[in-house]
Amino acid sequence: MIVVFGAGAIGCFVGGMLAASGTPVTLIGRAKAMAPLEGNFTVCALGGQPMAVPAMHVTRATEPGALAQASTVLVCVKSGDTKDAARAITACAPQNARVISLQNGVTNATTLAGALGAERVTAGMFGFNVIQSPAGSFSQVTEGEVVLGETGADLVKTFQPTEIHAATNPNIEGIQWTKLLMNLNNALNLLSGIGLKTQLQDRQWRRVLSVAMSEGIAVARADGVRLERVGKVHPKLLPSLLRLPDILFSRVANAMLRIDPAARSSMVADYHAGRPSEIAWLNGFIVDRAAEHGLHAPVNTKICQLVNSAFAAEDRVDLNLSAGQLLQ
Ligand SMILES: NC(=O)C1=CN([C@@H]2O[C@H](COP(=O)(O)OP(=O)(O)OC[C@H]3O[C@@H](n4cnc5c(N)ncnc54)[C@H](OP(=O)(O)O)[C@@H]3O)[C@@H](O)[C@H]2O)C=CC1
Ligand SMILES: CC(C)(CO)C(=O)C(=O)O
Repeated sequence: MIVVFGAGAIGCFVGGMLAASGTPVTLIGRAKAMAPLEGNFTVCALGGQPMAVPAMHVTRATEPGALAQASTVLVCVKSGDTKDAARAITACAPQNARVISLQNGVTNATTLAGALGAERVTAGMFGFNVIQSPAGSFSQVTEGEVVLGETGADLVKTFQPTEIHAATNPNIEGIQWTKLLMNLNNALNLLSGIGLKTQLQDRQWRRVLSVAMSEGIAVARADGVRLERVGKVHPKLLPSLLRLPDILFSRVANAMLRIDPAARSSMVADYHAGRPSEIAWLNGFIVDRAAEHGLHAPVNTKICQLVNSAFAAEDRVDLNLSAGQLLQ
């Protein structure tokens, strides 16, 4: 049995896609997350039609005890909840259950491995944005695939009948770091207050992202990470690509701009749902690693300050910063 730990945007999309293709899944989540899943919830691939998820293939649970039936656990909680997930898996899952992290950031699989044993844990990269409607529909709104470390080959096979394109890569560390570079934009998307597509079409916002990514690439180099391509462009070329004038960018990067206008980063969803942010695992991670290497990461530092004060404010009102404020 595949058990999804964390029935949120990613967990329900992945679990729903598997169930829609006939693979039974258990979704473990908070009681409030279960209500929209009570009837037939739907999943929808990019540009596709919504598919109803057959109730007979989905077991819903709010207690970690449901991990007892797991042969594979897909960890789909935010980074701040990874240690709790590891404790629940240790307490409730069979010792031979395999554990796959589909989370952003580059440290979650290591945290899980520290608690559960490296041989049980596979690192993964979930490459596209999913938005969740209050009524229980989970839609893919950007392009991308799922990439797993080599020990995830069985799960790749399980994904084959679904609309999720999945593959393994021996350099999963390099893949996760490249995704981390892309996720430096999660905060910028929140600060801009605009959609991901509009933001990527704006050269000023791309300039900020370009600088944030260059700081991240310097850290990756200092950490000895071999960055791996995710999508069409090698990560080392991304900062220059992002700085291109709008017309050139829209021609060269048209695949990157295949984005539903509704797409917003997961940090935007966290902000509006009153959840904590993952900033410490994204831009904050780059700032910390840069300091350890004696490097500077001023743009990521500023992004962290702005995001932390936004999340600390009593009212989570729409933010509407200009890109210029970030580059001052
Ligand atoms: N959303 C997206 O488009 C993408 C997200 N990602 C990454 O995937 C990961 C998951 O993101 P996402 O799906 O957006 O997150 P969500 O916040 O939508 O879902 C996580 C769910 O897990 C629940 N949860 C946390 N701890 C427990 C627990 N101990 N028991 C039961 N339920 C628990 C949370 O509840 P509560 O909030 O109440 O704690 C929440 O409902 C993150 O690392 C994210 O960065 C990667 C690519 C795209
Ligand atoms: C938007 C996307 C797919 C890439 O930055 C993402 O990972 C997120 O929303 O967390």
